[in-house]
Amino acid sequence: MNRLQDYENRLMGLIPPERIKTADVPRPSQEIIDAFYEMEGLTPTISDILDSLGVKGAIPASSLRPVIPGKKIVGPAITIRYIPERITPDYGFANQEKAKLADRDLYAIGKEGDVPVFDAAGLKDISVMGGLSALVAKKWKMAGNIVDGGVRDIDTIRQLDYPVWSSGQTPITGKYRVEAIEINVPITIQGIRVHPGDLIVADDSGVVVVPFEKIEVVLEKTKEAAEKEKKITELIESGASIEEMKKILPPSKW
Ligand SMILES: O=C([O-])CC(=O)C(=O)O
Ligand SMILES: [Mg+2]
Repeated sequence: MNRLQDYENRLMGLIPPERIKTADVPRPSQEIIDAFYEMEGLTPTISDILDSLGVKGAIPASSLRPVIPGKKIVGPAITIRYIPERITPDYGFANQEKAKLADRDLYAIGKEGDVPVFDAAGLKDISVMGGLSALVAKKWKMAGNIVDGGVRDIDTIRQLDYPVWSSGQTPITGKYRVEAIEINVPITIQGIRVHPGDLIVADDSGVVVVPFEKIEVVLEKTKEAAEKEKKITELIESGASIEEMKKILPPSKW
């Protein structure tokens, strides 16, 4: 059910309301989110666990690069899908057409700690968000953005200290070049499927997408793996013998 009236005072009418599929996104508990945040080396460990569960969900940082290195985010996805505009930017500017970027309406239906995820049709040289967008996202307490597309105002995003991962950095606006077609529907980023409510974890190694129904099992396995990794690290640091290390090192590690 769509309960958009709850968000009326924040929606800017950037996208027709019927294209906002839902505002009711499933979300994991804060305890679960906090438990992930407490651990180190998150995306590599979760990537291994997704492999072991037969789930495709990892995207390397070489494809979705952090705008600010050293950031880590964990939170449920809210999604937006873009397609290319038919008109040319010249026509759009000359005729003062309505711009069809709808990032702020996506944040408007988000909750504190959500991760806005953008499917921009692989158009990495065209911006679907910039500094103003990051300012609004930060004000409304989004955790950070994942953009399979271009972003701009890189200096402002860094000054705001708002975490963003993207497939492109560009000065070229998406205004009159792309159109927001749907909000909170399943989308694709770098060939990986994302549903609203899936858990997004991102750090310097990349981005992982944990399907909503697998979040708890992935948390348990991530905790176990982190414990093992800690033991292995201690063993190596204490000068363990090759024989001892051979017993625990990968691929049998997990
Ligand atoms: O027009 C754009 O690409 C978006 C933009 O600059 C901003 O959000 O500040
Ligand atoms: Mg801007």
